Amino acid sequence: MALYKERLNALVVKLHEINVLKFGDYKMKSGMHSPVYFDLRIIVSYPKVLAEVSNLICEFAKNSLGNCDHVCGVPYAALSIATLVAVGADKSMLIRRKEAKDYGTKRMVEGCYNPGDSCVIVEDVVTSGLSIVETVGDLEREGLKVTESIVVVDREQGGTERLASQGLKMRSLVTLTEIMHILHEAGKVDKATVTKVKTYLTESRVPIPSDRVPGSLAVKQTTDERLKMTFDARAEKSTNMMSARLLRLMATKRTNLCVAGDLRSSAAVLRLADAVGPYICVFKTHVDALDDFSGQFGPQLCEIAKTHNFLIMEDRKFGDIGNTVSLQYGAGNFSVAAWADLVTVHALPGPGIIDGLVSCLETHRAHLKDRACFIVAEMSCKDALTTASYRSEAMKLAETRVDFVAGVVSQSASGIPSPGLIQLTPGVRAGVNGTPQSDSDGLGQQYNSPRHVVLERGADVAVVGRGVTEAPDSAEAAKFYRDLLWEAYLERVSE
Ligand SMILES: O=C(O)c1cc(=O)[nH]c(=O)n1[C@@H]1O[C@H](COP(=O)(O)O)[C@@H](O)[C@H]1O
Repeated sequence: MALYKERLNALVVKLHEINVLKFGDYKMKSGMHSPVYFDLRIIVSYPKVLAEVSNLICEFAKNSLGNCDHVCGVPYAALSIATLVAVGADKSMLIRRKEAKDYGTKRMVEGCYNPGDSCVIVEDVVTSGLSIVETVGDLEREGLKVTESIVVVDREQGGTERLASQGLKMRSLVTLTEIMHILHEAGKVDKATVTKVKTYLTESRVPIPSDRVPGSLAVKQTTDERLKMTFDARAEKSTNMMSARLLRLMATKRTNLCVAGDLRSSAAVLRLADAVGPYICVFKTHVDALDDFSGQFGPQLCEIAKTHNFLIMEDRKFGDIGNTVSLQYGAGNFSVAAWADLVTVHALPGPGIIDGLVSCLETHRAHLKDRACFIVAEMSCKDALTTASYRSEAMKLAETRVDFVAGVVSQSASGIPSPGLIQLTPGVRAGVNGTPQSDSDGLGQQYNSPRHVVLERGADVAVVGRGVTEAPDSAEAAKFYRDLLWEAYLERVSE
């Protein structure tokens, strides 16, 4: 049998011959023009070529494929390749849908799998890396761990750097530069074409924001470092005063539990806060869900918070332009800025939303150093639109606005840029033995166990709502969750 390298060279020549690989003037998905284009969709019409691409992937990625549970293909071009790779490697296959179905299961990932299973992604061509980032996001939301992405062609236009910057491993069978070299050696393209492609590559590199380069190692190290550090040590590294205060409070009070007091009456919420107070670091409210909110609510909750030493988070999820959120935060019936230590904020409007909140606080000078927000980077509910790329932009916003951002609401650990930022993870519920009682609530919420969110998903603070509010004894339930979560945290930092 010919050597791998010879087979790869022959394959590249064949791909050129059957017009998978074309030279000319092509408009790309990004709108940019390119002198070279790959159309791997047509290889389904060439069974021998399809088989050879898949065989070479199986050989090239033998170890990763051998050690994973599933191979995931992405529509359309890579599906046929991934199918043969899965068969060749004797692994089960998953398909990441392009869009969720609006009927039936509504799943983004088709196939049989269990949370925690590992998976190798197979793609045809990588340009900016965004499609792979999104695929990883969808797989991770299903609880799958992506160990590596294998692509046929790397166009060398920033994909490797983008993926590396998010701690994702990617390897390609062949790069565009190698392809040009092979084709030139085989007398299939002239020097002028090689030069044209080379110039194009130099000029068209998809820019990666400077904060993400050199990439993976920086981010991965931050993640690993954060997960291994104690809350006390992280408080020292924190440049946000409220994040430092919360981290110290957690360390002193020995709790990483936040209870969500999602009830309809003010008296019930206040009673709950008083009952769970000894076991929590944060009490979270949705005051716009109260039937009887009055100006007394904030000061009364603050008194209880002082007695039991916890912080108050109003989960308002601000999401408008700076001027509007500035009004919503400081004024109106709720006057949130007057009593809530922390608020949640969507990243969608960009930095203007933080400016709006800060400008509101500047008119309440006394509160400025005692207030902060958590940016909602990723949501717990099924089919949430917080894709991996949205999440990474939200992280960037968090990192650049540590003046007012104490943490992020996120379902996973990767890419949180600094150990000072606190990861708040909702969607936590446990049965009597600590494993999830049910993995959903029928309205899209997705639940994980306390241990899982701390040890596998990187939660610093875990949010439990109905797990406590629907328990016969809320204080007992809070103690139960506090113990499980704190134990998992101790295990995490001692590993
Ligand atoms: O920002 C949040 O707290 C939040 C974000 C998210 O992605 N998912 C999520 O469930 N939440 C909140 O966390 C709480 C979860 O409540 P339970 O599902 O009853 O535990 C609710 O108050 C939600 O509003």
